[in-house]
Amino acid sequence: MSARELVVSGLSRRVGDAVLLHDAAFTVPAGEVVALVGPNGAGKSSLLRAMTGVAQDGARAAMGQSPGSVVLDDVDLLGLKRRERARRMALVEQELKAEFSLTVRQVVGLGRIPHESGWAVAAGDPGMVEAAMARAGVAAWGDRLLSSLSGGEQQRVQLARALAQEPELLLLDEPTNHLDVRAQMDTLGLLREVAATGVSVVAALHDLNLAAAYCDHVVVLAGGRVQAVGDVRRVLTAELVEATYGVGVDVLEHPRTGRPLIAFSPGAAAASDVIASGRRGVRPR
Ligand SMILES: Nc1ncnc2c1ncn2[C@@H]1O[C@H](COP(=O)(O)OP(=O)(O)OP(=O)(O)O)[C@@H](O)[C@H]1O
Repeated sequence: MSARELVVSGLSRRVGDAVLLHDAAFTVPAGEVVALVGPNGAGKSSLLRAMTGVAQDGARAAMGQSPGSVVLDDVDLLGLKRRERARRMALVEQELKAEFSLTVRQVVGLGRIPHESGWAVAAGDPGMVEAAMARAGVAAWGDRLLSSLSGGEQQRVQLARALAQEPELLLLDEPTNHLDVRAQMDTLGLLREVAATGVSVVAALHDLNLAAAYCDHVVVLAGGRVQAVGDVRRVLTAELVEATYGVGVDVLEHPRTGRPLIAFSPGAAAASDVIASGRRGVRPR
């Protein structure tokens, strides 16, 4: 039997004349944490949203377009009905929705909606909600309003909500951007634990060293196109980082883990130099 895979293909996103995502495709092992990296505006959020299928539902129907496919364990998740899809995948977005008047427990309870027969939020399985809060380290804040929490604390609540959803595919858009170093490591450690239970996790990350330390595979995006995919040890080279981000780096080997350690040097290869010399984009894998 072949190893489990997450196979993404044919994902595009267009707003008016602007093409935000060009026919994105990649294959990575299922059941691990995969880093999605790339500069600001590369299309990471667009790709994650396209993977949920939600953004395209209306447009696809109107234009008769294919939504692409996100195949996990031989099932195309984008081919499922919305509710079934919501049981199988969760997206933790950067921006919080209008949930500020809810308590933390209620917000986490929202994750159970796809599993409820009606809309009785969180009534169906309080044990699952409490377990998800404990796992994400937010149990002590259960009765507090979401609005009373700091940005980093709110981010952990969103993760708890996604865990309560019990997805097979967990997508996260910069889950560490408000977090201190310890909380970043806790979050990535938790994601690895979640992946170890068989869940496929794809997380957009800005911190390349965090990606290299916690993820085995990486998808590199630039200009709305997938530029490279593969093992972090093979893909995260100095050349790739330089070409993708326009900064000079040295990529060392971590003395304890053997993983890439990206060392930035102030003053090395400014982005304008790279653009001026025409070295945009990265070499294909
Ligand atoms: N509604 C929209 N209309 C036009 N352009 C958009 C729209 N939404 C996003 N874009 C553009 O699409 C590009 C990709 O945006 P996206 O948010 O996917 O990038 P990102 O890689 O997640 O960026 P960041 O790291 O800054 O969060 C950006 O240039 C952005 O300005």
